[in-house]
Amino acid sequence: MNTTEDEATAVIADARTRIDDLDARIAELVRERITVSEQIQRTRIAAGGRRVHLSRELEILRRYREALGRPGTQLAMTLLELCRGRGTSER
Ligand SMILES: O=C(O)C(=O)C[C@]1(C(=O)O)C=C[C@@H](O)C=C1
Repeated sequence: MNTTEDEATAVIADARTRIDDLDARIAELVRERITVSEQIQRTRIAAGGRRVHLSRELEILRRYREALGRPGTQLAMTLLELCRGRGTSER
């Protein structure tokens, strides 16, 4: 049996509601990640270290690539950029 146009409209509207909810939760998780990451960076800098920890970033990039394939690397790079925030040039 073919899906009628009305049924398709209802399925799509329902799925879009779920996507909007997922996107809101993802954004909230990203904000939480930024807060935790800033705490680590502040602590390291206060102890005389650098904001950026390259080997840790490579570990994160690898983990995202393993979980999501090649685009996962891009996603991880964007996340790390967001988390390094305003202090990217501050080493
Ligand atoms: O894990 C750390 O040491 C962090 O500082 C956190 C974090 C991250 O957001 O994941 C941020 C900056 C570093 O370059 C590496 C990783």
